[in-house]
Amino acid sequence: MRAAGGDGHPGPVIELNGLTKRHGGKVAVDDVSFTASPGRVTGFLGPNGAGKSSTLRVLLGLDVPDAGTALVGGRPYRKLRNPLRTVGSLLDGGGAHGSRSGRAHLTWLAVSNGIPRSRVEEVLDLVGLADVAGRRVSTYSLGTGRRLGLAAALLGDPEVLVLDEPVNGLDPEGIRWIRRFLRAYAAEGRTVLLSSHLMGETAGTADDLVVIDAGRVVARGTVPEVVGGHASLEDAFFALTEERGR
Ligand SMILES: Nc1ncnc2c1ncn2[C@@H]1O[C@H](COP(=O)(O)OP(=O)(O)OP(=O)(O)O)[C@@H](O)[C@H]1O
Repeated sequence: MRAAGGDGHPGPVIELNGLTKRHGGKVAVDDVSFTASPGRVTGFLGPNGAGKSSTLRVLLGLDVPDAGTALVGGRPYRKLRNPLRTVGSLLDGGGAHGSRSGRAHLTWLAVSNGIPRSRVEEVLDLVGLADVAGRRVSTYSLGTGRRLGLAAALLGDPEVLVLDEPVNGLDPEGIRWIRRFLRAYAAEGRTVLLSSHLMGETAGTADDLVVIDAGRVVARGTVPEVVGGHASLEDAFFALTEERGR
């Protein structure tokens, strides 16, 4: 893979400032601010219903915020000149049609987004799917399907990856593979933001953490900073949420 930006410059920063999102009358995301930096894996951590997906959907231009901004390299997603070449994303596991082969799915995505077909074989190699790319997606295991989703996110050779719960449900080998992949991606100077409710897994993958609970950021910093004096990230998380009176 080439260095981010193609010229050795670091990839774009993700910057959220005062982001608020309501669903009906309920505040799902409450004044959330954080940055995710190039060359680092940032874990966006919190329990089910904490507001992670709602935040990422606004970041990816799928929802409109009620207040605040979510920028990639200084622009909202919808104003990016070349969104797929800037930000690759994986939400809800991928979403390929089961009767198609993995290769056909990626080819359709590439062609409909003006990406050369030759890139399909490159991303299949990157995620280790070349051998099964001719099989129907309906025959794929969860881990293989997740790799296909990641391959789709990589089609535009993006400088930023945003992944919602990428390791959820995977076996230890699948988790290890994704972890290594994301670490290598960030090591090239790219920006990786992944959400998870799995504290141990995220502590082992991320450089930086943003911990969210009930829509609000309760901690931010490097993994050691957030863990602080606690025995584990899990202990730190429960101490943080109890401090807030839960
Ligand atoms: N489209 C929607 N309409 C109404 N409420 C919603 C909608 N999407 C999310 N919510 C609510 O907003 C809150 C935050 O949900 P969100 O999915 O963002 O959290 P999450 O941290 O991603 O959790 P999970 O991992 O369970 O999806 C929850 O109370 C959820 O029920």
